Amino acid sequence: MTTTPRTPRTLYQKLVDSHTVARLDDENVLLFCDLHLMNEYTSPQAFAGLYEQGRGVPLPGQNVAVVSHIIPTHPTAIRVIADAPSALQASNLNKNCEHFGIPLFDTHDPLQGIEHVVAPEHGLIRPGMVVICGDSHTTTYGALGALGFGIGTTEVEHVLATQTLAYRVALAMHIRVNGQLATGVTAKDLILHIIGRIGAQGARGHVVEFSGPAIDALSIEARFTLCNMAVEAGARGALIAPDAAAIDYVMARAPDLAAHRAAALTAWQDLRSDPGARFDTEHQFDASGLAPQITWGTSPDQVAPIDGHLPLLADLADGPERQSARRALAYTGLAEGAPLAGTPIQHVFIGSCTNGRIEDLRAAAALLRGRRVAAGVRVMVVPGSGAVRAAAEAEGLDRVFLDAGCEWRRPGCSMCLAMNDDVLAPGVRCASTTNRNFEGRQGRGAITHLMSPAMAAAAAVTGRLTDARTLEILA
Ligand SMILES: CC(C)[C@H](C(=O)O)[C@@H](O)C(=O)O
Ligand code: SF4
Repeated sequence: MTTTPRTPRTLYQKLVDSHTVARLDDENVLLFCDLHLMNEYTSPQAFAGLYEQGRGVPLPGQNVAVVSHIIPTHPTAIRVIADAPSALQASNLNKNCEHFGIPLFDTHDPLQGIEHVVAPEHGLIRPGMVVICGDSHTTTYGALGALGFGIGTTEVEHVLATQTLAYRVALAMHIRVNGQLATGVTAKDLILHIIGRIGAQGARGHVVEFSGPAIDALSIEARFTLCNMAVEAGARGALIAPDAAAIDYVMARAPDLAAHRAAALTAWQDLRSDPGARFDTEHQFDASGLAPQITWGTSPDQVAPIDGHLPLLADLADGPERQSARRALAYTGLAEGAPLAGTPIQHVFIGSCTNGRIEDLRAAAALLRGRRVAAGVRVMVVPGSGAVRAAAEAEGLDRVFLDAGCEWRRPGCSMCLAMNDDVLAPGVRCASTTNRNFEGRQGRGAITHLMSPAMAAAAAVTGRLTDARTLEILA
């Protein structure tokens, strides 16, 4: 008997195929969603739609909600949401989840945090899943070989009612990263560099698969950082084929899988692009020699190495690129051609779904241990979740931060987008481990420089943008 060889498929194609309930037309499929995550911010209208039409939620256990964005992060144990509209959003989420039987990490839950930090740490994200959420950073889950992406509010309603989504299939991009990152250079630096090179729209319309020796060497938490920020290059998803490290990460957090270990391992083995699979777009990068990266402008692709300079306007293509650089320089108050290192900062924010995990806090603490925050600088450390906060305290990292003069706060999105009361004043310059440096994102008129946790900690102790590799780790 002869069998016809199958056309080689990308990992992305396999994930789409295995979740396609029906083909709608040439470009769109009806996609089954294994897990739908929700927050207080993008779910209210969707629930309102369900009530209006008298619809139910058929698979409530395949939905999970987390209060993420509006929650205060004051160090006090009792978390009262003073802002009335925000308090209403949180209480509505509670009511809606109770009504439809959807599990919720509520305001007072010790495990509450940022949705993208909470979901994987409880084993909810597994290789081969489709995970969606009314939030753009859902691309994070590609780190475990799950297809994650953000959806709009009307789609949230559709998913609640049917656990499916009308989905336009994306193009496939392959980004191979050769070489190895040097000591002190992280996944954050790599993804900032990639975004700087391909542009904030460089992966538009594509789901990106990362591979290569530099990717294989990344920890799972570093892979979360990488996939999380792929959306800042416009990607509709990011994927890394799950390896032994990814499988160990999931197995350690999903005790229910132990009984199905053999079956899971067999199924997950196929979660890789077949040899010869065709990608629509290919890029190659070399990780060796990369320096820590910092953004200088108001878009994540306006980035330079810490030992580099801001661009000269005359060197940029005449047109939108030069115009947006000119506007960014006016907003950030920096001069074209100036060195990045040495720029004074007044605030440091360590947290977010990009860099608010335990490894991030360890990296920041390593530099802050035995040092003091520079005079006049305010440093907020906001763990990504209650579990991260507890783990950090168990290791004594809270003492390191407090002894250095940082604030050790409760979990939430916080100053990543300043939707709670963690807001910067106009003109304040912030070294931030977050993912978006848009105008006004951390407060009207405030200036954001994106960087890794180690780089943010170095800025905290020197009061300036500083190459973290020049500071010794004190015992
Ligand atoms: C509030 C939410 C819709 C938004 C997102 O989709 O990303 C937020 O999380 C952000 O990071 O800007
Ligand atoms: S931490 Fe920032 S990027 Fe992540 S979900 Fe919250 S606001 Fe969005």
